[in-house]
Amino acid sequence: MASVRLQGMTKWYGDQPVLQDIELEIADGEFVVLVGPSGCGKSTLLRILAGLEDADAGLVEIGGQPCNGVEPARRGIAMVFQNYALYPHMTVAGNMGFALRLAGVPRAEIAQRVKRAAAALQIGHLLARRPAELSGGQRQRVAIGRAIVRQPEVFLFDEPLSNLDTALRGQTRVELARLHRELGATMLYVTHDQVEAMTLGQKIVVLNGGRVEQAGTPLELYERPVNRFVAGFLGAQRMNFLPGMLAGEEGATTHVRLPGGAVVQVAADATRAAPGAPVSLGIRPEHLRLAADARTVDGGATVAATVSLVEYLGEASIVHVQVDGVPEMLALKCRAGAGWPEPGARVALDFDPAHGHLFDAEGLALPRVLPDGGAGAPGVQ
Ligand SMILES: Nc1ncnc2c1ncn2[C@@H]1O[C@H](COP(=O)(O)OP(=O)(O)OP(=O)(O)O)[C@@H](O)[C@H]1O
Repeated sequence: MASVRLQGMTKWYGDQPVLQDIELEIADGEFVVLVGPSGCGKSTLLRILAGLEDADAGLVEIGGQPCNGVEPARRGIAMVFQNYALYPHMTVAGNMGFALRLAGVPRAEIAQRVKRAAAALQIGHLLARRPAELSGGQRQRVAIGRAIVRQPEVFLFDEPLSNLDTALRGQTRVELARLHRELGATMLYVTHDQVEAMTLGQKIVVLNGGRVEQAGTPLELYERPVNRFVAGFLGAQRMNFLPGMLAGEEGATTHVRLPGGAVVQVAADATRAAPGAPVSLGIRPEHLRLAADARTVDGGATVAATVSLVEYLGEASIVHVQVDGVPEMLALKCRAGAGWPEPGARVALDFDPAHGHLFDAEGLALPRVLPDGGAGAPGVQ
């Protein structure tokens, strides 16, 4: 297996910059997930690594060797796409071994490699079938098997599970994680699925407009997003943002005045911002609570809101509320059994100061002050 390094990688389509000065290091055997909004350049990055496109500037290294200009077949890379085109007239074994046959690998070795990959993917009993006789999930595993038998240095996955239904997706995701452990392979994986990103990635890279916004472990990105974009992008439910104004400090706690006049406390270090400066307060739906004492709603120091909509999800409900003086709706997640209010009800909102995120007017995060250092780092961010 091999490490991957991109240095200053830049790509233009006509006069449109698609990737700008990308710096990325993937360690040997690491599983890196690439996320970002549609059109931010994820597939282009994979295609450049695979040698299907050329970068306009920058260095691409695989296994410590520069590979700009090296043809795709000589890069030791296998790519698995969302639309896995299997040859319909060939069996599963034929499909999996096809590239090896073309490369002149002896028959006995092909059979052995196909058998081993099929066992790892639990499709050993399907080797004699044709693609039309397989389910979508099985076909996708054949496509992954076709990549495995080539024994690549690096696997590139471009939304490989997005055509599968939820159950199959979950199952195949678990299999991919297991496969990664077994093969110890270097993997770069593009997805739009938050659960895949958080569970598969040892490192997540967030791309936006062709630039890397942040790269780090799932926990680092969740606990310490460097800016509003990353904070709002990652997480099963989008982070809520409330406009506010810095209203003083007390030790490691910053006071923020919200529209409607309520002052809330956030465990953040706002020393680099001036008092009175505009900020946005970010709170994830899973950290926003209905205050226990709803009697203080009007006239109290709590954040008053009106319930607009309740979405029942089974194990929890998402309650959408409108905070007085804030046009955007906020979402909060209520566990089943906790009880949730009806649309139209007046409620008070509450959150633990340690779960608040503050962003300055430019959208940059103010350092969080977490008692245990959060994300494994001591003290302030
Ligand atoms: N061959 C091409 N010629 C011109 N522009 C292109 C070409 N391929 C991609 N683009 C543009 O480059 C940008 C990045 O595309 P890319 O496919 O890498 O995005 P992506 O992040 O993978 O998007 P998605 O999540 O929708 O798959 C887009 O604006 C796209 O329109």
